[in-house]
Amino acid sequence: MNTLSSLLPSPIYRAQEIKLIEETLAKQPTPLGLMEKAGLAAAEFGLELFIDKPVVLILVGPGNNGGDALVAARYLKSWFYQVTVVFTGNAEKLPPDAAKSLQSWKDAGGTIHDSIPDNVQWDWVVDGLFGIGLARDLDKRYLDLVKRVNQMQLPVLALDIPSGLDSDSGQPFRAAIRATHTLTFLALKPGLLTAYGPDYCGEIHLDQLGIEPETLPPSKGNLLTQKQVISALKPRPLNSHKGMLGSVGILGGANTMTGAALLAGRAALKCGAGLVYIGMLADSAPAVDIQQPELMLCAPEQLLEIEGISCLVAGPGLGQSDRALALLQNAISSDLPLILDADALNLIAVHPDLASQLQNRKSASILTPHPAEAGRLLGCSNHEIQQDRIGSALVIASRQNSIVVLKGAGSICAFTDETWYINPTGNPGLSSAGMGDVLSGMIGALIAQKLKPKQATLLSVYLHGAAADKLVSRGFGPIGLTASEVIDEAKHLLNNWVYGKNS
Ligand SMILES: NC(=O)C1=CN([C@@H]2O[C@H](COP(=O)(O)OP(=O)(O)OC[C@H]3O[C@@H](n4cnc5c(N)ncnc54)[C@H](OP(=O)(O)O)[C@@H]3O)[C@@H](O)[C@H]2O)[C@@H](O)CC1
Ligand SMILES: [K+]
Repeated sequence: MNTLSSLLPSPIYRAQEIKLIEETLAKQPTPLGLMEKAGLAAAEFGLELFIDKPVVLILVGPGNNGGDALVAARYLKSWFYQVTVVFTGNAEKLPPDAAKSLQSWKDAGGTIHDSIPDNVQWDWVVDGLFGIGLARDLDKRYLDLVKRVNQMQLPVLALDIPSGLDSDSGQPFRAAIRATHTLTFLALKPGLLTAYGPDYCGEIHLDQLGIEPETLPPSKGNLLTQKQVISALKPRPLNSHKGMLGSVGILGGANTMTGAALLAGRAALKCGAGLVYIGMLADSAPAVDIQQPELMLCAPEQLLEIEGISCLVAGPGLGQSDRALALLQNAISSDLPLILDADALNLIAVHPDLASQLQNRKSASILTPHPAEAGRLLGCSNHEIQQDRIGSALVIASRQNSIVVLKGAGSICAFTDETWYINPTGNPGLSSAGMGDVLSGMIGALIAQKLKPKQATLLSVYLHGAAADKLVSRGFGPIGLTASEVIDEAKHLLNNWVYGKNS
């Protein structure tokens, strides 16, 4: 069994793909069927977590997730746990494996309750109501069970996925079990990792049920891991000079939003770009950043004329004026790698000519929308984006011929070859002003330092979240975490990853 943080680059499959894998595996003769393995793994994990908590409530649903729970119940009973099994479904309609598990439970002397008994104090709960087969809103019977468990405020071990959560989207079907631990089987599912998934799953553990990961079919989706993202980093040659480290140009900073461009610039500088230029649109734009005088400030039109810029970031505090539009047009028609955020995305959403210009770019474009910006790009609501974060990011990537980072819990990085990644780092401290500006500056810095656009994007997304996590672990958030703090911590982490220094 692996915890999420210990996983190597790990495939993520949607429910339909998991079902196909299960069907293939079911045809292969093994001494112990998958459900027996899943139930045993759950019972063993329960034993590890709750060895001194003998009274357990086990909720059994109408499908194979319920079958897993019945197997776990049988093992836990044999290890002298006091087990109460609640099954409100129709035994006649159980799928064959789950029906067998029910019979084995009864053969072992187990009994079934059709509702949660009153006046019993349980130590912990096993949630085996629904797994990847849930595809519609919970009806009242199950809704009541879920709410009742959530009110108990006990440790809850969810099997495969917390019941009520959509395993593809991470959205609850009206309600979902709030688990403290989720033991997922065979492989990761996106719903555990994005949208509301992290809120409902608690600690995520994976049990591959003895199936070697190499034997699973190739997946388009993967979990982003530190090992993978830092493989792109190398120490600098000793004979290093700033020209080798590239230069980033930032377009933005209209009236009242100069800070956004400065944050992007500082992030680019502190993530290692050799030179950083900022072209600000504000009427009374500062001539120098007093706190960071290394940044070179100029008029935005002048920025686009500078020779030798390696990479452009357009959007932080750009605004939507005619001047902003003209500058964005010029940026898109340049042949430089281009990161687009915030108002650059909003302008593209309302100017189809810009969108088609973007589609036809020869060099890399990286779009970093939050769900509302993604909704504007696709002409739909924020809610619709959140219902299918992966699908939405992939559609934008394909339509705009771009790399897309759909921000929010479990950020999605989507590519035009239809591959996608979910980022596990980050926390609610990142929901504050300027964090997006910092991310765009980081990507710019890494592209300027010659990382491939894909590597630069994946590394930046992971680093941005990891820096926030590190700060929170030291008590600097999530409340009041600032974008400036994230920049400094990201610098420390990058140095640590490249040079192995504890900073
Ligand atoms: N297959 C295997 O080899 C292995 C599977 N494994 C385990 O099986 C899980 C998947 O099992 P599953 O496909 O049976 O789906 P599951 O999540 O139990 O629920 C489906 C049931 O719920 C019902 N239902 C749906 N919505 C409902 C609603 N709103 N309100 C009420 N009922 C509703 C639905 O009814 P129907 O829609 O058919 O009317 C159906 O009866 C997987 O997550 C893993 O835990 C592991 O053991 C490894 C081996
Ligand atoms: K479950």
